[in-house]
Amino acid sequence: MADLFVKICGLRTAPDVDAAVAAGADAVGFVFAPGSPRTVDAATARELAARVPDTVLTVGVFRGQSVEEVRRFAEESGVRGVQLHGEEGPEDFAALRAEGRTLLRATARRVERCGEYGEDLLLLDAPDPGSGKPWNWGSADFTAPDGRWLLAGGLNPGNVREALAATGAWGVDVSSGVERERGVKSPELIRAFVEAARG
Ligand SMILES: O=C(O)c1ccccc1N[C@@H]1O[C@H](COP(=O)(O)O)[C@@H](O)[C@H]1O
Repeated sequence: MADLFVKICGLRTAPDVDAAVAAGADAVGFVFAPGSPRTVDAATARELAARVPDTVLTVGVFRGQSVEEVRRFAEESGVRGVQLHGEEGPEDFAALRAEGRTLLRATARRVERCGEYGEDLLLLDAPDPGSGKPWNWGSADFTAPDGRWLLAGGLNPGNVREALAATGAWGVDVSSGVERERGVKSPELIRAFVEAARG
């Protein structure tokens, strides 16, 4: 794994997945949250995940779904990680821990350190995830949490270096910023993002 952890999210097609893997992504995300232009079903995610080498983490993305639903989608798709964007608490992370998946906790709130809820990775995101809108990560009162955390929300090939310099994030996660139109990924932008992020 390269030093900076890079996750490319919201993949829906085989060329998207192949582009992310070829570009050197450490993780790829499949959105199971309903109502997104990027939502895929478990069978599609299973086919896409089968293209991904073991060195790249496959992640299912959820928002406000029950632990039972998260578990079912994860099992049916075979993803190795789950990313939760809802109001889950430590008990939910503990319940999911048993299956041995990598747990990502996404939040727009201020957090002191990664792992407070039992997550493996923390994701600091915009209040409206997947919107492509940046939040105030560059502001003077932003304080980075301790531990392994990913910055997300409105990143793109043009601003990711500046975002990393401002925050010192351990990794980055992107969806809208590597799309040519909403919900449609661009292999060129995926490549440009990974290159820019790694400098
Ligand atoms: O992408 C979505 O539509 C989505 C839906 C529900 C929960 C999370 C979603 N995406 C996550 O949002 C961030 C980054 O978004 P963006 O780059 O600003 O578009 C990323 O963590 C995605 O996993």
